Amino acid sequence: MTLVAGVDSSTQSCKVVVADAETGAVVRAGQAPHPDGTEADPAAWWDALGRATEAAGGLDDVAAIGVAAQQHGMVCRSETGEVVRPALLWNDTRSAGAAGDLVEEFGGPAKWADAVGSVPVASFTVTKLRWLARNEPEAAARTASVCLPHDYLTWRLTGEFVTDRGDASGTGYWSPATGEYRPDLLELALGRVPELPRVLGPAEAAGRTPSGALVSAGTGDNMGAALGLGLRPGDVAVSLGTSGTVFTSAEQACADPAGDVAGFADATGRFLPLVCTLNAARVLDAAAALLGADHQEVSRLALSAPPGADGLVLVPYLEGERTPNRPDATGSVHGLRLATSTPAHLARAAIEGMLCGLADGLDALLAQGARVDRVLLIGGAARSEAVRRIAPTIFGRPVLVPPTGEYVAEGAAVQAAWALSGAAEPPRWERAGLETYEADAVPAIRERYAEARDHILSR
Ligand SMILES: Nc1ncnc2c1ncn2[C@@H]1O[C@H](COP(=O)(O)OP(=O)(O)O)[C@@H](O)[C@H]1O
Ligand SMILES: O=C(CO)[C@@H](O)[C@H](O)COP(=O)(O)O
Repeated sequence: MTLVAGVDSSTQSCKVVVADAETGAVVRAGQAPHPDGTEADPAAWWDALGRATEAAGGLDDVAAIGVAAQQHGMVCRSETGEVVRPALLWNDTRSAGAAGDLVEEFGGPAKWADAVGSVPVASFTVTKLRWLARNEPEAAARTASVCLPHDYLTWRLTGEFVTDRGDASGTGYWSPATGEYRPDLLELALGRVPELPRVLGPAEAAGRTPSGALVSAGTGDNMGAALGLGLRPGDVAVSLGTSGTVFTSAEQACADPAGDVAGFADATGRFLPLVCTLNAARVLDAAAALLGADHQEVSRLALSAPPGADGLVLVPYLEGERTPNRPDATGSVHGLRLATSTPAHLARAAIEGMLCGLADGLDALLAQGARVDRVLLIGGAARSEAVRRIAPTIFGRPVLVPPTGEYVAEGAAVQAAWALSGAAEPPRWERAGLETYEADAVPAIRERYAEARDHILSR
């Protein structure tokens, strides 16, 4: 049996799966936590990869490896390859002001969407580089090259400085439509153009590990999930990890001047229009902490309250928000009455609030012309029975839940198998066991959420 490995170096942890290259059956898996916070020493990702690999029984018998990782993180390296400062992550909002400045200086949101498929907000690497230039000029001056989290890990594995279309499309200085870097935008942000990783084709290999395993191009974690799910046009994935994301596969590049939809590239040579929120699974972690309960109990409580939680609304901007672009927002609870001051109402409102943010995202995708035949729910919080059962009431359509699995890491393994095979398209591993959750839509929940959404206090 030929084995391939896939890595998901996401915000909260690193996961490794080892799979049969022929069938995709996962034969071993391991994981290790990442440190908390919105900046991170890239060496911590490398350490976690080592520990997750060990937990997965090692990679000595693996023919190829692919690395998918959290998007956008700014990894700055010096002339000698040392990391200049901890990486600013996708959920670090300190560059929100820089984002606003860059949008204005380049001529407005529509010009950005036209140039790079997205209107940069604080998550995008280009805004982090502007923040660095303005706030840490010494670190900026020492920055000889810039790359992303998956590029860093691929470089540690192979010694090659490369990236892929999917992850490059989250920088804000690479165009999915033309497939080229925009050095002018880098210059605008940083004042000069540092070395950038070479952008590999979807099935191209980055290189080999010292022990000889092939390493594929790697990609961003959402692009990895799309590969892992075998996402097709008409499929919309809703991922409930640290971030909430809603995305679909597209044949044409997308450019939303309103900035709600990011016009990313995917890992197959196509495109991945995507909406991202800063607040997903951790909203339920916070609800659990508030209620002194575990996730199972939060789920049980939520299902014991009525749809709409009798008017209790939780606006989940606990980390600020990216879509809508409100980096300084805080979360809020509306509609508290004696009757709604119960753990069950709060648990339900937390789940409904998190899902309403993503339903707004789905609307934004539809407004960009996306087709929705199926909604697939994945990510850590999709393990919650209450989330699965409440989702159709909010999205107004059935929700399909694939068997619990690590779709990002499995997508990275698909990419590894693809690079190994040299085939024209990635392998399609059969996935049995999709569960369908159906419920009547309850439009009043989204209507009340929309009323509450704009009443927020800033930090
Ligand atoms: N049963 C569950 N119900 C709700 N949330 C859960 C459950 N199991 C895990 N989570 C949450 O999912 C998150 C991890 O999801 P994951 O998709 O791995 O995130 P990431 O890829 O961003 O690191 C954690 O915040 C964790 O607490
Ligand atoms: O910024 C985005 C997408 O644009 C996030 O989706 C990150 O890629 C982090 O992903 P998770 O750790 O939540 O999977």
